[in-house]
Amino acid sequence: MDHSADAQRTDLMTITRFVLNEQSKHPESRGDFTILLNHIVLGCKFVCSSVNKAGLAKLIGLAGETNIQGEEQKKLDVLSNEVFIKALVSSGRTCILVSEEDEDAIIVEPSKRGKLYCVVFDPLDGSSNIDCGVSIGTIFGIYTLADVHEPTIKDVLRPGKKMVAAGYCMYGSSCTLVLSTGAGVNGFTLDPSLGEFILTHPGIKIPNKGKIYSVNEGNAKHWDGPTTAYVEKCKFPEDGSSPKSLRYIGSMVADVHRTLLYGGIFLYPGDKKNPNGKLRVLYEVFPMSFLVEQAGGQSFTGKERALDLIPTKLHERSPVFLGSYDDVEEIKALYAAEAKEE
Ligand SMILES: O=P(O)(O)OC[C@H]1O[C@](O)(COP(=O)(O)O)[C@@H](O)[C@@H]1O
Ligand SMILES: [Mg+2]
Ligand SMILES: [Mg+2]
Repeated sequence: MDHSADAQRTDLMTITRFVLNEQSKHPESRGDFTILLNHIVLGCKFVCSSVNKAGLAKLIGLAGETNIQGEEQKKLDVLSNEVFIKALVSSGRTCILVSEEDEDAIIVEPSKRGKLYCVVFDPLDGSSNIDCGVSIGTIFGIYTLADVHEPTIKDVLRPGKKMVAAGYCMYGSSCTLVLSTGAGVNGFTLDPSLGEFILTHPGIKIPNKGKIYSVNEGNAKHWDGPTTAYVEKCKFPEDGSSPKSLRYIGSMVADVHRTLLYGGIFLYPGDKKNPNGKLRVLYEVFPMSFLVEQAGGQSFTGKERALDLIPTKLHERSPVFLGSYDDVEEIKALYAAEAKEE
């Protein structure tokens, strides 16, 4: 075992230490981003603790249930939204927030002048899975406020490639926070007894090709030609390779987490009923595409690189195909061939 000082520093590292190390690479930094991230981490710990107790809701009066005193409790997604808004506002470093749960953007009165950030987030992703205890999560993306001006929604209607950081926290068999500040992807697991996120997945790299495809096949009847052809190839490959396995949880956070670690492809295509698919550009497609690209994979909308898309409204949706580089390359070729025929 390597006991050098460097190895020891990376052997056991909290997320706070990790972010401070990143900060020290930017001598001009005054710590505003570090403070913001600490508050996001706080929000994740808070939601994690509520999610862990969700199954006991009826007994002890938690989110989404009427407790034994007959009092209505807030639903977990509403509670998570409130927790994140409070955590982000009290960081003093945010100027505009966009949440899946709020129709309008929240303009925040900053507590100080200085570097401010715009945060887009899905406070609880995969909420249909809450009641059966399946993995759910929080997704976030961060833009800097371009220059000193009063923030407007134009500050968040920017392509995903302009984000400075993105991440998600998965509330699963363990609580895992995956983060990219634009220099690779790192994963941290919460030790609940310590209350600390510890670096457990340094430098996540997505395999170039995977053995899994992940899609809601119940929508197959409405799919377009390229998606249908691609999924057919996954099941009946013509090049002699083994068919891919299908895994679909129905929580984007969990499906993308598995795709990042094991490789393969996650698809939420547009179809005849919903031409733009289901997933929201700002706080689902962009952060996940940012992470996948930072891990060496690709993300595609059926027309273009997902991070190039310029959203025109806050809750816009887009089809998305993301994951291992070579797997996404295949579906890109099918869409390119279709575009040529038209
Ligand atoms: O049930 P479907 O149509 O397969 O959709 C699953 C997708 O919907 C979502 O649950 C949407 O997220 P929310 O729970 O935040 O609305 C994604 O997490 C998931 O990928
Ligand atoms: Mg969601
Ligand atoms: Mg949600």
